[in-house]
Amino acid sequence: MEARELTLRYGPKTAIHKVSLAILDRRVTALIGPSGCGKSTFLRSLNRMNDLISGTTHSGTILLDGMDIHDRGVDVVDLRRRVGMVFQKSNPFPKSIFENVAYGLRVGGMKDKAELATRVEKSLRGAALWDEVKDRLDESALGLSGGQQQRLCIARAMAVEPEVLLMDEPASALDPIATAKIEELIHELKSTYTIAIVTHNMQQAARVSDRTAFFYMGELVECGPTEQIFTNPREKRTEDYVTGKFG
Ligand SMILES: Nc1ncnc2c1ncn2[C@@H]1O[C@H](COP(=O)(O)OP(=O)(O)OP(=O)(O)O)[C@@H](O)[C@H]1O
Repeated sequence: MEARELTLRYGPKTAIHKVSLAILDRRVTALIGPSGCGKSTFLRSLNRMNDLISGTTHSGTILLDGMDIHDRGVDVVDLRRRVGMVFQKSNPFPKSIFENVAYGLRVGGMKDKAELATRVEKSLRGAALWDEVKDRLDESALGLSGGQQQRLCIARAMAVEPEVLLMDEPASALDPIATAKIEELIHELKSTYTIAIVTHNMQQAARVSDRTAFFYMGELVECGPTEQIFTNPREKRTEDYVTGKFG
């Protein structure tokens, strides 16, 4: 995916300004920067979640496999299937574990029970949750721990086989053990998916990502290989941020 000169406004307020950033295929790109700098806005633009907020306008282009995602012919439901999202707070549906993962498949028209079961198992395995839930698939998802619920949401996002996964601070509400599991999972998922992750936690960005993009006051200051951004950034503002001089 690639954003070119993307500007997004909420009413009169510019949240991001002329951001050009490529989210490379089968890599993890971390979006970092102080609160309010536009990380989530940028992330949500990639599958047009900002369309749901009234008064939002944009200029610039976002390409997915060369297609402009704002083209008239683009079906937003299909776009969101191709570009899935996991939020900060896990948001399982008040349904069984199985039905949470099967949901998108059913909406997409899949009816065959065996096929559904296979895809649910594959997604739960992919999200490193299968062993913990395989004997309780019919129980409510709301009975899972916070970390399990977040992995369930990742399984639900994966079930429809997206190409890109957007994660908005997916571990910020979790304890260190559950966070480590999510980070391990991200590491495994990147062989199959293109991932963009917003995180406030710089150690986490350094651990999980291949590339890091530093945002500041709505602008992309710089983006590069994670190691370079953390050890040898080009811009003074990046250095000040990653060394903790401001937050
Ligand atoms: N729905 C909205 N309506 C109006 N302004 C908004 C809305 N969402 C975000 N903003 C504003 O846009 C700017 C960018 O916000 P955004 O949430 O993208 O930043 P962020 O870097 O993700 O922040 P945080 O790290 O605190 O989540 C901020 O000034 C914010 O107040």
